[in-house]
Amino acid sequence: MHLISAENLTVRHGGVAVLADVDFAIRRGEIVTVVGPNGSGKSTLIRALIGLERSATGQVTRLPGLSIGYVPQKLHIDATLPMTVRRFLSLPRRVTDAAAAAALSRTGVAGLETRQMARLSGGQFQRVLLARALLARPDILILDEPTQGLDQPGIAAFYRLLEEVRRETGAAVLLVSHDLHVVMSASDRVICLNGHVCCQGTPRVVSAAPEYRALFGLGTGGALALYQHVHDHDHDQDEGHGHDHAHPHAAHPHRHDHSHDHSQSKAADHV
Ligand SMILES: Nc1ncnc2c1ncn2[C@@H]1O[C@H](COP(=O)(O)OP(=O)(O)OP(=O)(O)O)[C@@H](O)[C@H]1O
Repeated sequence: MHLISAENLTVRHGGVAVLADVDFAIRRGEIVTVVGPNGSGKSTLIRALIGLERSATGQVTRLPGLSIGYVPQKLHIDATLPMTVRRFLSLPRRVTDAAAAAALSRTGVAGLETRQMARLSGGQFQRVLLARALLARPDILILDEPTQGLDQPGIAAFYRLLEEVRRETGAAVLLVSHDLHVVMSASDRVICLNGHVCCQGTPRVVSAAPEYRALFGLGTGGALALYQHVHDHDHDQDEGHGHDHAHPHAAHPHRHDHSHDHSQSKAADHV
């Protein structure tokens, strides 16, 4: 059963279609990432799926009673408005001190309760946003560029946390990201958007798709190599190293177990 789906979704801004004929669906427990160049409609798609953006044509369907934990791309908190982290975590629904402390600890920012939101670092701010989204016990976490402001080990840890949340709660995760290397190692499915769905499928399929390569360049073959590599070994070995390091194995041409790549790429859902 789909948690959220869209059929033939078209969204216009000022008469211009910023999204055209997009079909989309996400199931419980899936991690799906939307990639695409700046201005390609990623945030617009997310907002339309949540119901914050009106569709010109097409239809968005959400499972009745669906609980969504949403982290927007931008959230401006006025520096003149006093707002502690603790208060922020109780918006819009009040949570207990214990639940707030546990959520902060889980996202790696334990003990920040009394700090002012406007004075947090970029990375701390993102982690607090995630903590707040988790407190909603979401069926689906929707995160628009959640790793902005995080350092490289922070980005790797963030994706590990998303996998943990999915494993423990069965929540689906839908995110927008520019961290192509990590996306390829951490998503079940990738959707490549450029006003329309250029291609979608498993990371391996999308990495090989000509549409994806045309948008992101052949260099992103490195993302595929890294994806293949990190799935050859225990993820814990990456602890603290981040995925952006020049990985000794990333450039190895050891594609022995991927001889079926080519046929899979043909199966990519090109539009
Ligand atoms: N409220 C709005 N009014 C007019 N145009 C808008 C509005 N919101 C978005 N757009 C336009 O729609 C297009 C898609 O924007 P969107 O924010 O969805 O892109 P994006 O893929 O998320 O980009 P980025 O990677 O830069 O965050 C852009 O050309 C943007 O200028």
